[in-house]
Amino acid sequence: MALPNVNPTTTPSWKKLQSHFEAVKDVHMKDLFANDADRADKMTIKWDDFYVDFSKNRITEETLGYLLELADDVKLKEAIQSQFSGEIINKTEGRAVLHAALRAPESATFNVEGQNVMPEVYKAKQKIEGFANEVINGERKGYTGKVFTDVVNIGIGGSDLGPAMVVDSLQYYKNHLTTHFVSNVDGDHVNEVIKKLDPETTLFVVVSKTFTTQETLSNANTIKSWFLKSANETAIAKHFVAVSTNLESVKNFGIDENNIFPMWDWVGGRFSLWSAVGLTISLAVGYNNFASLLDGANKMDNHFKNEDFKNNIPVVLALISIWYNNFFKAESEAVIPYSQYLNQFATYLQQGIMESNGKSIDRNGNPVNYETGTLIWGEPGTNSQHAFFQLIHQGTKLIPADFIGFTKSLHGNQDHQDKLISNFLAQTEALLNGKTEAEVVAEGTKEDIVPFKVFKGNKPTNTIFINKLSPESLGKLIAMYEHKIFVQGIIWNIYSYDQFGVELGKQLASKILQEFNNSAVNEHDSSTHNLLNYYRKMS
Ligand SMILES: O=P(O)(O)OC[C@H]1O[C@H](O)[C@H](O)[C@@H](O)[C@@H]1O
Repeated sequence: MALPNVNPTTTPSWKKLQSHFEAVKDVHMKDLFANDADRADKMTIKWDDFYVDFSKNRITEETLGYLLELADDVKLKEAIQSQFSGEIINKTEGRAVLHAALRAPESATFNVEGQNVMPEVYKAKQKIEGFANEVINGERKGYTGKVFTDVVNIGIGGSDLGPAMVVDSLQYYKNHLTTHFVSNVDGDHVNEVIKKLDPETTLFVVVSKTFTTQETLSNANTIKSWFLKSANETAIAKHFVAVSTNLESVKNFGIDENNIFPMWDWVGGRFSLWSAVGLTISLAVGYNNFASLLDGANKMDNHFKNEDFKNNIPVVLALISIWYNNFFKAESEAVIPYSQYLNQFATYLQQGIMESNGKSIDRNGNPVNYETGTLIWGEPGTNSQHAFFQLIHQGTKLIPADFIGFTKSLHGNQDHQDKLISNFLAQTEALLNGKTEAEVVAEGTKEDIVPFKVFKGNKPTNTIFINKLSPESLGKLIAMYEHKIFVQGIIWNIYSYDQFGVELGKQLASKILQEFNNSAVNEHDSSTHNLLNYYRKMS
């Protein structure tokens, strides 16, 4: 069974949403709150340690009703079923999409082309666990018999962003190993990292699903050459491991067969941190914490799969986002975590969201005639309040925002935590209510300054309040966004699991690279031609 194939704009619910939008587009949320004392209660989902309040949105119960109808009209339920049952829903690449299998219990069954993948998944997990334990407890040593002190993850895109974000987010749970991430082909990146390393005590994890990625192979080769200045070839087996689906190329690179951790083509790169791509996570925080991260994601998977859509966190968040994207024509969404630990969270989500749903061809192969894919951006509060919040509050653009906060702080400094959370709550309140002209005048503001101090408010936010940042709650949070991506891709009738858009630039870069060393320059537009020659002259 293929994914359902419905142009959302042709559905009855879309038409209802369109006329409903005309009726409610100028309604102020302040009035919605004033007219319904139970609004916040009605528009909050409490699930496990998550408290998700979506009442500060420009929606009514009627809006939600139509959005839920839309989910039915595009056959979301069937689509979820197709995904979890291992169907080839990534049709353009001919693959199943089963990152959920990576965090399911061993007793679960996930079939890919009739074969249950769980035995392989658990075999890989055992290998990760054994290896991580040995490195952490010092049983596994470097070529001069010293224990490992540093781990370098060499990868890019999905082979970097997930592990990097999780390791940074869970630094409270970290052990003695120092972790580094090398991703950019910019040689200054790898050299700045190398500068800090001792080859005798450093473990290198080369992560590349395809093992063809230019950046990763260049960085891995540079590191290998640097390493071989101090060690001989046989030492490579002790210091280099790889995570990949491409066993041949890994072996050709010189990595010992026993040091290869598997990956599968039914796991997309940007959804792969749950696999051996998360090896660096296991090394940094220990396997048990990695397993808790996976458990959290599995709980969210079950919530997503089983909960009624109206109480289903990823579904509701996805529908609200569609409402802004397709009816209000909001172009972007902000994700503002009130936790410094989640510093890299928005950057991580950018790949997941924009690489998945940045598509303009529908599942029939035709151009879409509606907006898809949201731009995603954000930084932790409170820092961002002192940076870009001005535009969210008083600019001309509508920017729906997710506010993510934790009721407990990890280090337990209540004074800081209270200040942090007072800002977390105050911002969504300010964005909702704004400040009227009368209020500004009543503050004694000089008449000619009054207009500048008025806030229209009516700026939408979701508040995602979680008890505590733990491996498990982080797993739930990441999986929540993964499912939101899926739901939106289904509604937009696009394929969310390919990424052909990144190919063209790669191809042209390899062509240009050859021209740097070659006197014959191919035909280019005049701008590219001039720039290329300028570089050849100046470099
Ligand atoms: O893991 P790799 O095969 O090295 O791929 C790394 C990354 O590069 C590609 O260009 C894709 O756009 C990403 O989705 C992928 O995560």
